[in-house]
Parts: sequence; structure tokens; C-alpha cells
Amino acid sequence: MSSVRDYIRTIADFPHEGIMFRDVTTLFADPRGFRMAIDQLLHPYAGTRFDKVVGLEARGFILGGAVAHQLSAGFVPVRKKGKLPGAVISESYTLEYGEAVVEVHDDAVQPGERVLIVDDLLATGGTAEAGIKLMERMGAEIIGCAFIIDLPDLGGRARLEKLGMDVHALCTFEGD
Ligand SMILES: O=P(O)(O)OC[C@H]1O[C@H](OP(=O)(O)OP(=O)(O)O)[C@H](O)[C@@H]1O
Ligand SMILES: Nc1ncnc2[nH]cnc12
Repeated sequence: MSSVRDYIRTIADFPHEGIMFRDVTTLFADPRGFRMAIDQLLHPYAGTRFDKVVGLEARGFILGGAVAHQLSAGFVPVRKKGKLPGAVISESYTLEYGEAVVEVHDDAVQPGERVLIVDDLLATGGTAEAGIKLMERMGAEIIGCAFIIDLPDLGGRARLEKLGMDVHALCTFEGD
């Protein structure tokens, strides 16, 4: 297998009929695939300084931790509602298949800190936009948003670019 995309498995009709689920566990489980994914996520940011990497639950945590380590940055989890023990700020959003609320500790990022937002997949962009709004409310400077997969048919990249975001994705799946 020569590209990150080759390691991603597609499972039809999960979690609902009609959804083509792009499963990154097969990418994460392969030593060469996982290393390739982390290296390629970092590629555009060589020489760029970050204070924090912000990972979006749950698959964004796996990537975000490895990326933060490589960047010598801190890691900040954006979690689904009710999981964080301290004082939080919240944002609600809609998904390709559902609705949710995400939260971040209100002291996790300081005004002016330079952050990279990381997740496995960009679909409608609702999850990422919620993360962006949380970071903007905290006064962070969002340097970029990095994903393994972009599903262009669902419009997430356009949505984030309209918000002024720099979007980096390693591969796309479209038309099915
Ligand atoms: O661009 P969007 O339409 O918002 O969709 C993308 C989000 O959906 C998936 O997470 P999910 O909400 O399934 O949660 P999980 O990672 O906890 O399984 C994926 O990991 C992204 O976070
Ligand atoms: N098609 C999809 N595959 C995997 N995760 C997703 N999150 C939203 N849409 C998804």
C-alpha cells in the first residue's frame, strides 16, 4: 500500500443505512500507515510554531496526541458534552448523522495562543466549526485545521474556508 488512503476501510450502512463509513482504525493499526498519516498531517506546518493542538473527540484524540508530541505543543481535548470535569464552554452542532454538543475546559487555551485543530474526517464541517467557535471564543489564533479525510460532497472544506480557515486534508472520498 503506497498512500494513506489505501489503508482506510469503507463499511457501508454504518451507523445508519446510506452512510459509507470511512474507517480509520485500519490506518491507525498499521505501523507504516499511522506513521505516514502523522508525517503527512505535519508536512505543511514544518517550521511553524504552535502552542496547542486541539483534538476533536474521539478519533481526533489519537491523531492530536501524536501531532502535539511531534510539534512539542500541548494537547487540548474538545469533548462530547458531560465528559470534562472542570468549568467548560459549549457549542452545539449537527452531524452527517445526528446532533451533538462539544465542550472544552475554559482555561485550556489562553488568548493569543496559536492552535492547530485536528480530526480524522471532515464531512459537513459541523464538528470542526464547533471546535473553531470554541477556540475563537477563547481568543486563540487558529493557524490551521488538519484532517486525514475530506468528504467534499458534504461541503465541510468550503464551510471552513468561508470562515477563513486554512484546511489541510490528506485524501478525499467522493461520489459514493
Ligand atoms: O464534519 P462533520 O459532519 O461534523 O463530521 C465529522 C465528524 O464525525 C466523526 O465523528 P463522530 O461524531 O462520529 O464521533 P466519534 O469520533 O466520537 O466517533 C468524525 O470523526 C468527525 O469528528
Ligand atoms: N462517512 C463517514 N465516515 C466516518 N466518519 C464520519 N463522520 C461523519 N461522516 C462520516
